[in-house]
Amino acid sequence: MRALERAELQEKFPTKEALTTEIINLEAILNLPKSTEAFMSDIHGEFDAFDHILRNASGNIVIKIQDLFSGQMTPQRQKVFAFLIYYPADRIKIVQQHLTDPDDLRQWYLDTFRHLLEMLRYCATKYTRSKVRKALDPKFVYITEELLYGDFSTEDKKKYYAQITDDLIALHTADDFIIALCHTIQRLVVDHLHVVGDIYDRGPAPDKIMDRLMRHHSVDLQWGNHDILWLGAAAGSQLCIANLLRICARYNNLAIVEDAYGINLRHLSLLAEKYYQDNPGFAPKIIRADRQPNPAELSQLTKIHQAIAIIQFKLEGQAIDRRPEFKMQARKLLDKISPDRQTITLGGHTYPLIHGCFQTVDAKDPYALLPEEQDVIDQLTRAFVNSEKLHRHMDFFMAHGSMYLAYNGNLLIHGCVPVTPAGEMEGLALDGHLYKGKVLFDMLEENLRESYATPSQGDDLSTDLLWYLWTGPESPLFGKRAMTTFERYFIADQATHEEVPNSYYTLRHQPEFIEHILTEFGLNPTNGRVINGHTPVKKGQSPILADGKMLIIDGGFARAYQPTTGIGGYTLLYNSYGLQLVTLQPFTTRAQAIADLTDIVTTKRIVEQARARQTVAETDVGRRLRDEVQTLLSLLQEKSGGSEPSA
Ligand SMILES: O=P(O)(O)OC[C@H]1O[C@](O)(COP(=O)(O)O)[C@@H](O)[C@@H]1O
Ligand SMILES: [Mn+2]
Repeated sequence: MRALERAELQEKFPTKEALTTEIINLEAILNLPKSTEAFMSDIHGEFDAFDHILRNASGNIVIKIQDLFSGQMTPQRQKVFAFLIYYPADRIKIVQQHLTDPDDLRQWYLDTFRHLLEMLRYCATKYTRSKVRKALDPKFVYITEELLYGDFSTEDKKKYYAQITDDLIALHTADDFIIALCHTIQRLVVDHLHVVGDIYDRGPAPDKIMDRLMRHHSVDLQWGNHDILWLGAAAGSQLCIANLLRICARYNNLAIVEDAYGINLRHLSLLAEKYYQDNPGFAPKIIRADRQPNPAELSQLTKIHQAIAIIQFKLEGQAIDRRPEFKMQARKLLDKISPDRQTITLGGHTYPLIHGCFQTVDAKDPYALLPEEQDVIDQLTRAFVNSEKLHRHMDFFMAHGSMYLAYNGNLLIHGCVPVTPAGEMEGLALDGHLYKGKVLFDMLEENLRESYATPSQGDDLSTDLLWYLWTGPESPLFGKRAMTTFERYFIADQATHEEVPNSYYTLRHQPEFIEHILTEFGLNPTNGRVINGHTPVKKGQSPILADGKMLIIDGGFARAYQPTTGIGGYTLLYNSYGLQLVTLQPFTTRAQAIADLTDIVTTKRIVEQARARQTVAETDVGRRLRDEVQTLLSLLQEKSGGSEPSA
C-alpha cells in the first residue's frame, strides 16, 4: 500500500470537514495495536497441515479462547469450541448427530451464537469498524454488526436481539451464520501471512495450497528454489520441467501434473516403457501409507523417473555449454562415464556406477537427446506453457511474490545472500558485470519476470537463469556450491553426495554479519531481523540465531524431513507484543484432527518481547499513513488560509 499523493488526497477530501474527519480517522488507526503477521515456509505440498495452521491461526485462537473463557468453560469445552472455529461445517454436523432433542440443539445454537460473538468482539478490538466489516461475510454484515455492537441492556433491545437469533434458527440460516462468524474470527486473528518459499514439491497438494492462498485476504510470497521450477515450467524452461517431473516421479506425485494441471504424460510414459526396466535406484520414495502405488504403477513410475532424469542430465549438459558464465562445467558428468558404463571418473577418482540407466546416452555425444526424447520434452513444454490452471497459480505467484521482501523492518529470503568465507558479498558475473548482494536479487527477479512474460523463448539467458536459480552456485535460493543429484543416484560413496553450503550458513550465527546483510538491503541493522526458510532445523539445533536477529522457520512440513527435524514445522508470529516462534507437531489427517480434536501446536518461544505494546504507527503501513496525515494537514492549512475572509 503506497501513501496517497497530494493531488489524490485533494480530490478525495475536497472540503475542510472531509479533511478533518480523515485526519482523525488516520490518527486513530495509527494508535491501534500492530496487527499480527504470521510467517511460514517450506510447506512442500502439505495442504492439510497448512490449512490447519491457517484455521487455528498458528495456535492463537486457543489462546484467545483461554483468555476469554477460562473459568466459564472447562478446558475440554474450550477445545471443542476451538475446533468449531477451525472446522465449523464439519463440527456442526457432529453436533447435529449428537443432539437429537430439538430443544437441546436450539440451546446449543443460542450458546454458540453468544460465545462466537463474544469471541469476535474480542478479536475485533484491534481493528477499525470498517476493517471488521470487510472481514464479515457480506450476507451477514447487517445482522452481525447489530449483534456485535448492540446494547443488550434494555428489555426492548433484548427482545429485538432474541428475535434476530430466533429467526436465524427458524429460517435455517443458523449454520451458515456460524460458519461465517468462524471464518471471520480465523481471518481477524492473523491479519497478514508471509510464505517464505517452497510451496511446491515433495508433498501431494501444492495446487490446493495455491487455491487457498488465492482466497486469502492478505498474503505475500517469497519464491523458493522449488517454486522456481514451477514458475520456470510455465515460462517454458525445459530444464525446469525435467527437474520438476523428476522430483514428482521420485515422490510419487505425478498426479499433481496430470490431474491438477491437466498435463498429459502419455508420451513420456511410452518412452520410459520402451527404454527402461525396473531399477531400485529409481523406486519412488514412499512416504505416505495412504498413497502406496500398486506394482504396475510402481514399475511405471520407476521407468518414468529414469527417463526424465536422463533427459534432465542431457539438457543440463547443453545449458552448461551454452552458459559458460554460470561456471558449472564441473556438473557435466555424462561425459565422465567409462565406455562400458560401469564406472565414472571424477576429480581423479574412479567410482563404480550403481543403478545405471544410460541406454539412451551416446558415448560420442552424451548430451544429445534422442529424437524421441526431444519430441517428448517439446510436447511437455507446450503442455506446461499452455496449462491454464498452472498459469492461474503462477500469475498469482508473480503478482504476490518476489525474490526477497523487506517488511516492517525484517528481511524475508528463502535461502541466503551468497557471500565469501570472509563475509563479503559474492555473485554472478554476466557480460563483465558482477551482480552481488541486493543487486544480484534484483537482476535475477528482473530476468524471471522477463522470462515469465515470454514463454515461447526456451533457451534465452533469462530462461536459463531460472534453472540457475534452482541449482547455480551463486543462487540465493539454492545456497550450495553444487547439487549432487547425479552422484546421489549413481554413486554409492556418500562423500560424493555432499553439497557444500555457502559461507552464509556459518556466518549467519553472528549478529554483526546479519547487521551487514540488513544494511545491504537498506534496513535498520539495530532492530531488523533476517527470516529464512530452506534449511530444515535439525533436532538439537536452534531456529533462533545471532541473538535473535536470524530466524529459520523451516521446521519440516515435508514429511520426508520430519524424522530429521523431529517436529512438524514452525510458524513465526509477530504481533503487538513481539515475536514468538510456534512449534508444530506433525499433522496426521484432517479427518482425524476433526474427530479427535487433535491440535498440533506444542510450544511457543518468545523470540523478542516488545518493551511497550507496538502500534500501527511503528509499522510500514503506519509510516505511509503518517505521511498521508502530514499531507492532509498541509491541505487543511491551505484551505483554512484560503477560506479566511480578507481583512
Ligand atoms: O531429499 P531429496 O529428494 O533427495 O532432495 C535432495 C535435494 O533437495 C535439495 O536439498 C533442494 O531442496 P530443498 O530446497 O528442499 O533443500 C538439494 O540440494 C538436494 O540435492
Ligand atoms: Mn528450499
